[in-house]
Amino acid sequence: MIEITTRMTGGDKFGIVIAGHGSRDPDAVREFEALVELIKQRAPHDVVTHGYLEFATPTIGEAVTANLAAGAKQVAMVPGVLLAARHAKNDMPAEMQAAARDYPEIDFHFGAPMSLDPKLLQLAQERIVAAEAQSPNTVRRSDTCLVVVGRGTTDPDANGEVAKLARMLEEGLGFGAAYVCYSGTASPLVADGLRSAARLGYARVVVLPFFLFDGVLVKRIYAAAEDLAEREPGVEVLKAGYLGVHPLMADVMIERAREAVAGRAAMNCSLCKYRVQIVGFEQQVGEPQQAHHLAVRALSAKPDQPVVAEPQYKTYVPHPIEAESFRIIAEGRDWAPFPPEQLTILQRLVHTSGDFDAVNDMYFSPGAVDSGIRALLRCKRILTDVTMVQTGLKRALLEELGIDTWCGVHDRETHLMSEQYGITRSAAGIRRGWEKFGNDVVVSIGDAPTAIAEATRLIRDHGWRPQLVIGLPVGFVGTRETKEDLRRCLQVPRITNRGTRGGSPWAASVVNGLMIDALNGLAAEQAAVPRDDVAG
Ligand SMILES: C[C@@]1(CC(=O)O)c2cc3[nH]c(cc4nc(cc5[nH]c(cc(n2)[C@H]1CCC(=O)O)[C@@](C)(CC(=O)O)[C@@H]5CCC(=O)O)C(CC(=O)O)=C4CCC(=O)O)c(CCC(=O)O)c3CC(=O)O
Ligand SMILES: [Co+2]
Repeated sequence: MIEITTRMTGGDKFGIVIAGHGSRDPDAVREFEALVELIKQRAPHDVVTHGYLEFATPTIGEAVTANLAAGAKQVAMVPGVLLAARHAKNDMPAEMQAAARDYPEIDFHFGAPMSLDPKLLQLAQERIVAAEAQSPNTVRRSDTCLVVVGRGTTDPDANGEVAKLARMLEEGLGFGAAYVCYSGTASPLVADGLRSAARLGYARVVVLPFFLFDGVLVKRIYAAAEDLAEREPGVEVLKAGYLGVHPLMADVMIERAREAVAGRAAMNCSLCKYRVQIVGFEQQVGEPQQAHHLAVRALSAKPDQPVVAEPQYKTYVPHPIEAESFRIIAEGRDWAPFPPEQLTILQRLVHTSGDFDAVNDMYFSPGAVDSGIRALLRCKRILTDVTMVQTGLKRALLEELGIDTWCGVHDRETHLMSEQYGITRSAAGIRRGWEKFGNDVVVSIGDAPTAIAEATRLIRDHGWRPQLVIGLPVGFVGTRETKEDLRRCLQVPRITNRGTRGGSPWAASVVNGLMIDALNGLAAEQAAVPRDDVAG
């Protein structure tokens, strides 16, 4: 083996920090450590340490500290994951940024994830041939369907790479077909994918998990393969090994460290959803780089922590000026005629409009408030007609409750639809929301009567059943009529009003009121449960 050394800056010690994913499964951690050992053997002049993003210890921060303690002056952090998705694009760089702030005198570099390296194709080939050799039967490749199982993420570029790998193995090894599925997050999921692959009519199915190590997910994949074998006795199902501990893997990681220092960390940025608008993911361009794994960092080292980190909800505390407004509003008129569950929303509408009479025209279908609260907590998604409504939602509440918002009005596909169908962009945005989210959504419309008209059309003609429709546009053209029509749309819970008053801040206020009641409800529930039960 030719050994490449990396003494880039005159004699300074070079450090490699392998940033692993981590698992609750001790088998996964053992294997990862075996790979780190292999890397140490194959890069004997470098300081190699490792840490984990989630569950296991040491943490990535501890891996950096250990590396520097051993004398490294220049450090390459290499993500120990296969593809560039959330962990390699957000979480691990965030860890490195934190280290770089702690140690300003050290030169840090971030490496690319492994990606579809020729060496990994070779390793996949080895795993496939070994699986085939386990079988007493001789089946031609052309009678075999390869099923590649990827992890699955919300990043279409990473999911797409799994499909590319499957295609390359199909062509390179001569399989009759290749089928792709994912262990979670992306579809098709493993069970559905295996069922579909078995239906293609091939004599044999080879299941290849595109995973680095054993773990919770790999074990689930093999269990699904065994289920398939039982259900489909006519098809031979073979389980190929995951990539696992192997010199080829160690060499790819070392290569990634070298490239990072040389400034050639070859990330495939041309299809990166955070950098350029990718069809269907336009709104994620420039999204802030935020780590989201902090709740499970080093979890296994904290045995007295609950297995699932329980969020602690606190009652909504308004800003003192807001509190003073609401005191005045509460005393400013007789609220006794209104049902108590509507008061948070009604008083917020008075606050938004500056008008005590704003609430006289309001209409709530029976149980609408309760449906809205339950839907926000369960579906955690709000669809709006315009970005003004989205902007009016209280950010802290959205974050605390983990609720996502979506507004398609400025998306390219919305524009294309509006041109092709001859409808407004707001209406097209609602139609896309229906396609994307189905019934698991709360709809809040504050600007466009045409958006209400589209929503009621989808409800009546296409069986759409969003959990709640809030319709409160302002204006004189079609506004009154569409709101009247929404009021009569008995199929769904709804909150609207009579007349011309309303607007985006109104539609946002109703949702804010629901979120405040939802949060206060959770806080009250938690306060009623003794702490011991939560920590279990
Ligand atoms: C079992 C579980 C942990 C648990 O709860 O115990 C677990 C385990 C593991 N994940 C691994 C790898 C990756 N996980 C992701 C992504 C996500 N993984 C998430 C959840 C869970 N992951 C739990 C299962 C929940 C369920 O039932 O579905 C999400 C939802 C939340 C989050 O992680 O924060 C997030 C959604 C994506 C998103 O939002 O986009 C990516 C992609 C990326 O970077 O985004 C990669 C890199 C793939 C690559 O290498 O390319 C490995 C190492 C595998 C290996 O050896 O290769 C293990 C270890 C093991 O299997 O034990
Ligand atoms: Co993860």
